Amino acid sequence: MAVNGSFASPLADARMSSPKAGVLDGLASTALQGLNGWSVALSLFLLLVVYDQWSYIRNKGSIEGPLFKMPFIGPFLESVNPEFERYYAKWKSGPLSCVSVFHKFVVIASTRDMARKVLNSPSFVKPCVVDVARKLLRPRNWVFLDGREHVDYRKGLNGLFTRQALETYLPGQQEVYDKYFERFVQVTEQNGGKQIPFMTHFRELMCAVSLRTNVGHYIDDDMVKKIADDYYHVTAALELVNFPIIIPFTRTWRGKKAADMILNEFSKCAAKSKVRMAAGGKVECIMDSWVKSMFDSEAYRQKVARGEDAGEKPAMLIRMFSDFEISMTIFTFLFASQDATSSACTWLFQLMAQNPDMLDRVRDENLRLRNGDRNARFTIDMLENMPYTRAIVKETLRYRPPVIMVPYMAKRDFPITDTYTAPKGSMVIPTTWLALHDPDAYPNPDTFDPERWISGDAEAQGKNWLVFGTGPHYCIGQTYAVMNLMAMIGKASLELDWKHYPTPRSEEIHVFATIFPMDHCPLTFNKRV
Ligand code: HEM
Repeated sequence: MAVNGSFASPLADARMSSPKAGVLDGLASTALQGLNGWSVALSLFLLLVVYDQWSYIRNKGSIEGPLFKMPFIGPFLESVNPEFERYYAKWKSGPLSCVSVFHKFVVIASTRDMARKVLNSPSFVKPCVVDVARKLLRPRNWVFLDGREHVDYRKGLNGLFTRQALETYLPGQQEVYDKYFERFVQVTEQNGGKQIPFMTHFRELMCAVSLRTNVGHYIDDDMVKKIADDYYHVTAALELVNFPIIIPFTRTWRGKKAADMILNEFSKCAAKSKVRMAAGGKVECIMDSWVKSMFDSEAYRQKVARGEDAGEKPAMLIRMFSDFEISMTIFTFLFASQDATSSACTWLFQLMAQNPDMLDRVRDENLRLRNGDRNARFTIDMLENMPYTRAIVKETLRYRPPVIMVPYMAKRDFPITDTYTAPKGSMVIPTTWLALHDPDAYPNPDTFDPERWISGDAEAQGKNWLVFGTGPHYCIGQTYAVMNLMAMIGKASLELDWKHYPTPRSEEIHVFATIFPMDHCPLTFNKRV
């Protein structure tokens, strides 16, 4: 046997070598004897667990939430595969409730009034999207600006969503719908006339429409397809709570790679748009519209500087932005719209297939506005005069709101109620579902009833209409989003027949950044004759 074959510590050896040691010495050495590396680590760990629980309970205060949290990670594993029912149970548990995941304390504001309070308190909170979004969109992106800076930047973008601007984007959108509607029919044919889940096809369609609207023809169809495919990784990276660092080959890593690729492409588009707009080209997309107003502003400024008659002052004087700045901002439009519009599009097709009488009314309205010519192109006038199609879109957005949570961050201690203050640094998440399913505002809220927007008083329930948020960060693309969905479903009603194949999971909700039918919407499409 080896001489030093025991695990006795040097301290133990010391005690044995000192038989005359006193009682105190004995006690001290017994205590010290336990102080090997493992026990120090264990004690530290226990201290941290206690601290973690203590700080959770202190932050939780009087609001709803589990009494104890799973040490450190909290319900992280649940948030990897979020279930709608769990979220719903949380919202129903109280107007304010909480969880703590890793280092993040999260306050959930569920009711209409709590959600509105958060969204309308810019001096206490700012949007934080989700943690990883900052890495994907880049920390210097305008959506992370706060206060005056945010207001000023946003003013410069408002011109991109006026009636006049939206009109210039319509031809590009028609072109995309023409192509994809044909493709939907082909997909069904290639599948032997059998149904397949269409959610991913709708996501691609919405991405293609977004890209055409945002960057026109500066990217070709192959790149549209590549971005639509890769964008999936961006969405997948957007879980509510992520691991704090980006680890290679994880979802967040793939999302970041996809985001970098898209930002790079959009920078190239910005350079092309500058060349085309400088040469007096026609505005065809959001990027052109913005670049043109940069040039108009610059021309005005130079004339004023030279003392010349500068003519009419542009509605908004903006500075020149670099290609990458333009790219970052355009990426926010794609980012903000892609998941939300894909969700709305999927539910819209499903709901219309389930309600053929409603679809007939959409078709009649659209045909009438086209004077009976179903191939007539949609125009802005038409889209402004479709009360029934509008009601269908608004009811879809109410019944299945794409954005169910809007994460904000407390910039300082935020007294949400008289009895509860969300601590500085916590995530504060207003939710939209309960406001949009409030039976006082929308009787029989779980029934899809577009009529409430025509003969009912749904339109008067502005306080509950949180589909696009409220306050200084309300959705800048909301008019465009509603109009685009109306244009899509109106055109589809005239050119396509589609059938839904319900499954037991068709009405269940799959949370994937936004919400989708759990079975991803099995459909077949045929050309309408
Ligand atoms: C059905 C489709 C859409 C839904 C449901 C939706 C919903 C929302 C919501 C809930 C917010 C947060 C508002 C808040 O914090 O109060 C938001 C913000 C935003 N949305 Fe949308 N959105 C949609 C489509 C779009 C589209 C098509 C665009 C772009 C063209 C867009 C651009 C934005 C931007 C840039 C913001 C951030 C605004 C800011 O921070 O000032 N959204 N949207």
